Amino acid sequence: MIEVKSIEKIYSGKVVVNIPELSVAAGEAVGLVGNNGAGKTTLFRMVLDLIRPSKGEVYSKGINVAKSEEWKEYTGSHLDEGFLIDYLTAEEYFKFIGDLHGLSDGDITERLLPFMDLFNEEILHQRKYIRDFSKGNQKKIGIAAAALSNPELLILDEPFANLDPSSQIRLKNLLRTLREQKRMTMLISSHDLSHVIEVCERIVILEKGQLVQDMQTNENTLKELETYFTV
Ligand SMILES: Nc1ncnc2c1ncn2[C@@H]1O[C@H](COP(=O)(O)OP(=O)(O)OP(=O)(O)O)[C@@H](O)[C@H]1O
Repeated sequence: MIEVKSIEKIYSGKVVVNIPELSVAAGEAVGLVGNNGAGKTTLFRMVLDLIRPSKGEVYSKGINVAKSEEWKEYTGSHLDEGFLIDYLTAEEYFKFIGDLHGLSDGDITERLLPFMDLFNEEILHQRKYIRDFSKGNQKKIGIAAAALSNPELLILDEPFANLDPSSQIRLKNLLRTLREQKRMTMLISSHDLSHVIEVCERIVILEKGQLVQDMQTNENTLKELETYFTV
């Protein structure tokens, strides 16, 4: 589904991402972990063609994302609140995203149903603009909008950040369901090691822009990651 080939991103002469090769198969859920500044967001931005690599390419279903629009049809993403439109209500934003994908109002309502627990009656029918929601609730709106089109590929940057504990658990279960029922391919970065290993079958560790470990999750993964990150 995704192939990263010899990519490098350089800012002010400093290499912030340098990944010779990374492949993500269709249906695979990959968690990206790494300390602050490791390059996770920069990698996602290159996968989504929001920034161009200094060197190398990213391919989605075999097509260079920088040279095609096709991947936008089957890719949903939420990296940060910059993806939202502040002067819309949550309903208006879902309609805006739904229209892009040719969804009817009925489709949108139906596809938001699995999010109702996560929304906790604080998102819909609030008569307020996205800019006036809390950071956590803005994140919930962004994640739901990213998943609205039932994308084949879902890319989320730190989806658990800013969420309260109940919401984190609800989101974790929701992502697992999306993965299992829709066979969504997922790329998820997170500082929450326990949640990310419960959602993802594979964990990639980035350190100073380099891919230093690539492992399948099993019952020992949390311990291994905690040991890795204990300095
Ligand atoms: N636009 C930019 N200009 C200059 N340097 C940048 C820019 N964007 C990112 N960087 C640098 O690239 C490096 C990787 O940043 P990035 O945000 O990708 O890391 P991250 O792993 O997502 O970190 P965090 O966990 O803190 O969100 C950092 O050193 C950062 O300062």
